[in-house]
Amino acid sequence: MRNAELATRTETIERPAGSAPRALPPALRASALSHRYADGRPALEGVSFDLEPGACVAIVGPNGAGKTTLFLRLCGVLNGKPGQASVGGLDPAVPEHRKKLPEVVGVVFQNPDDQLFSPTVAEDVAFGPLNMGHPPGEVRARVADALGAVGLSGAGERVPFQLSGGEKRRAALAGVLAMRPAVLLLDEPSMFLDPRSRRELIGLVRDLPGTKLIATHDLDLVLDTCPRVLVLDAGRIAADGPAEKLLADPELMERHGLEVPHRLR
Ligand SMILES: Nc1ncnc2c1ncn2[C@@H]1O[C@H](COP(=O)(O)OP(=O)(O)OP(=O)(O)O)[C@@H](O)[C@H]1O
Repeated sequence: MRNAELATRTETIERPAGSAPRALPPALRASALSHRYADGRPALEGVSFDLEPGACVAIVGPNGAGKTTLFLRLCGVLNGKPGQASVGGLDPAVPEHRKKLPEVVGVVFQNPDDQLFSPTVAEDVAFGPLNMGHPPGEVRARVADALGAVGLSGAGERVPFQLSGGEKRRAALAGVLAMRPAVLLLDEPSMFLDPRSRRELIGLVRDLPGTKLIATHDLDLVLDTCPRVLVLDAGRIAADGPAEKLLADPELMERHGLEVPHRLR
């Protein structure tokens, strides 16, 4: 990864000498986001939170809490009202903004089969940067960087659907990293990973610049990567605070179908 380039996307606002520091605008804002599916089922109910530029925040909760729905709203796949979102200064509900969103927000969904569709891994990873209009040399550099970052340097010529579950997840992540988005949304990034790959993922997430929102049931991953955690249950934010504090609260965990991780017991 070219960290310096990514970092510039979230850099601080320049201010005139002598003026007071200005608060940075959030990299991501959800304001009273609600969502109902066509069958009337409420999946999000008034979800509001801000992520500061560079923050790494986890979103945890039981199955069906609304984590994936939230991601789909934030990246503009699901449209609708009420509520508003802003990601890297773009509103996913506005068609012109939605077109630019893939350059700003990278989403790695739970199922990598939803994201891998090219004949080879390298072509798949190249798809985003090519679509962004980068010249071939830049695309090749980005593909090599992204495959290296996820530990798949030698797999560029492999056929994506022949990869193992864990390799597919890493290939899908590489495709997103190659676009060097300022905001990353990772849905269950450690699912299917063996212990070594999981440790490598933790290192990668820690090293990645930009703003990260990670939906996961892996509370140890949260402790290793995210200082702040949002607890989502039945489409509502039930708690928002320091991971070490919230995940150590047995009543809170029990109430939302979670368990205090062993290392906090
Ligand atoms: N396409 C859909 N149509 C109708 N209801 C849906 C649809 N997708 C999700 N839901 C419902 O919306 C609610 C939130 O689902 P969502 O997938 O966002 O939860 P989640 O927190 O990601 O769950 P998990 O941890 O199991 O992946 C659930 O009740 C789910 O059944």
